[in-house]
Amino acid sequence: MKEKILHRLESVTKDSNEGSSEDSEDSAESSIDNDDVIRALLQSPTREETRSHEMGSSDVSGSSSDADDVEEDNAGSANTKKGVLVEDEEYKVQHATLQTFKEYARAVGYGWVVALVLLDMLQQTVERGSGVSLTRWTDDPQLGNLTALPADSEQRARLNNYYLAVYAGFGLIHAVSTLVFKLTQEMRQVVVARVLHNRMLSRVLRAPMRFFDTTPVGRIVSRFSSDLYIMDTELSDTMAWAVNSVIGIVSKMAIICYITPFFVLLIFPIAAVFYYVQVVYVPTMRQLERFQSKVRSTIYSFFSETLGGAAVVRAYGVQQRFMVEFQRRLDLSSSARFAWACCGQWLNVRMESMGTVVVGAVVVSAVTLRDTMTAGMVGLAVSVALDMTETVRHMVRMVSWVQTDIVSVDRVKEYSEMTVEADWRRGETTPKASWPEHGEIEINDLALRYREGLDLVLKGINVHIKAGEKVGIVGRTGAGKSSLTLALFRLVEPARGTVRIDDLDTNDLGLHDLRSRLTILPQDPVIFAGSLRMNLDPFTHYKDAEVWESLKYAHLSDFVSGLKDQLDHECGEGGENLSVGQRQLVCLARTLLHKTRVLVLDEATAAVDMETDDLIQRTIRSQFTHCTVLTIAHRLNTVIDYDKILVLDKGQVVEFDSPGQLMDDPHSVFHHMVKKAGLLAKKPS
Ligand SMILES: Nc1ncnc2c1ncn2[C@@H]1O[C@H](COP(=O)(O)OP(=O)(O)OP(=O)(O)O)[C@@H](O)[C@H]1O
Repeated sequence: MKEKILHRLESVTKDSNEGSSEDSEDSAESSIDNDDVIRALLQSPTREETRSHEMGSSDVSGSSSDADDVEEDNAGSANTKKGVLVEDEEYKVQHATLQTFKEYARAVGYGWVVALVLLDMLQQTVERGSGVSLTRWTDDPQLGNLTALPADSEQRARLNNYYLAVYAGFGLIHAVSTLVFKLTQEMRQVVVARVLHNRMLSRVLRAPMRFFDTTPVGRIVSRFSSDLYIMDTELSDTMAWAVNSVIGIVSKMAIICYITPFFVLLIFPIAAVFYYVQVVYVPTMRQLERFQSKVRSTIYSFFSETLGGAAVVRAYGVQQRFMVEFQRRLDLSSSARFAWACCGQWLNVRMESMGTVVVGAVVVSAVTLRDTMTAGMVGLAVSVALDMTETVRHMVRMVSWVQTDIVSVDRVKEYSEMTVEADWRRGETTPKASWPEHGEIEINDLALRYREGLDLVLKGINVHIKAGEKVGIVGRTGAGKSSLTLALFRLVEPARGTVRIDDLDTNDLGLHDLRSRLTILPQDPVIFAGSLRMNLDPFTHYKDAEVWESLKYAHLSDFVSGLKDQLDHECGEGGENLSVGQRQLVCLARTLLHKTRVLVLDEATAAVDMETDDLIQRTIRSQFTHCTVLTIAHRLNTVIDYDKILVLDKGQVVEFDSPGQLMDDPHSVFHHMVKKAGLLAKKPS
């Protein structure tokens, strides 16, 4: 057990080192100002002390001031909600409540929880029982002196065997119950972690875009890594230890009270001291652990930033300044560590004192009752009392760890219960396999906002795009061009209005049905780590010949055939071993392979050179002749010969006509844009 605790202590430190869960991500989100941390360090005990006074006995961890924190936080965020993109989750999910324990117990299964507690009680009873059996053995008058039963008598041997068998019986039951307990606990632990993981994963994969807008990736990764790790490996152990120590203390008290009844009088004062220690130590320690890892994570972020910018640091000759700053952060971390160690010592002193009082009380009672107590009983009472201190200390630590670890359940639960996007499929409105056959798009009064409380970014768009038309979407930055394409794919649900494609209202369709029938070539080419073939045809729907054909049209076949592994060429993470232009061409090949009637190009060529841009545009013109193409253009020359130009401004349509017509009108916005770009001479005939 001690080894486990030591291991746990190390892992607490290690977790912190690794920038555990929220803390590392906190540092990623914003680098923490040292002064803030110092201020927090200085202020936290006061707040926690206040909290400890306010805590009710039945309140396992939630508390009024926790609630205050949350309320304060909510009030704060409500005030600034509109302007805040990433919400602070610090206090929202930092303290567990009784509800969290219930949630965890529900995931484990109430029946299993009861079974585990009963098994634990059995273990403790057996442990105490074996102690009592030893007492009986040593106190047996027939064995106590050789005059009662001679050393070599058969009866003495039988009696010894009897006690030995009883002791061995207790040992056996203890071993079996421990084995069953451990097996059950581990099995349930795996099941719970799997259930909670799957629940969370299914929600996160289907989370709406606003979730990803407002949630840093680090936060999501931390829920799937450290929070699940805690549930996978630590939580059930710490809980088992906490329950085990509580039952242990009760059973030890019962034994001591049975042997020395005077001890009953001491139970209440001891309980009061214990309660005091518990409410002061647990929250303080928890907070100090958080601060430690928070401060430590600032060291790591500073260190990695300095490493990353080492060339600049040297170029400006400011190594000394960075070293001083680093040492200052180290000092800060040591201060937090020192406070943490002091807190541990504070507990040790109180526990040792309490232990001394308990042992002293037992010894005094034994002396007082010496006429009625046997030596074996006194021995048992003293040994149990000596053990009590360690058990109580252990319990305090375990309760503290449980309260820290259980927060992970809350965090995972939060993601497991979030709202998800609309249904992926809607049986009653599943479109025909050939939909959209023509690619006619009718947008009526389309309004869109990214999140509740934000302003509309599209304000009543009305556009009718005929089948097969090539439409260039232009407008100033922030005009709503990308938002319009997101609305087509329902990545953001419209606030009002409809988009009809070939007479089907896209709002009625399942999201998967809708998105799989449209194609988008985004600005940032998305390449996954894996083979080129996997990137082109992830679901292996197409034959090699078709894949090669798409590569040919994407002007990539020469490049790919020159590769050693050809289609099996490893693309590396994010396509790191391909140039940006090549990545964009791979995406184009993917689009060509999965050709649909409606194609959206969202500034697809913004990051490539003119030559690649030209290649892509030529391919689009030749290969998507019968498709409806919507192109968000940053270079006007790419759309100047399109059928129509849609000019957006502040979320509204300001012009929608053929480029020729618009350029003929000297008052049109498009005319001005073209003029500014020096393309007036290129007017299409
Ligand atoms: N994820 C988002 N959350 C909240 N608001 C957003 C989000 N994305 C864009 N906006 C806002 O919506 C408005 C329209 O943005 P959008 O990206 O559609 O413009 P755009 O015309 O495509 O601009 P650009 O040419 O710079 O890409 C802007 O005011 C922008 O601030």
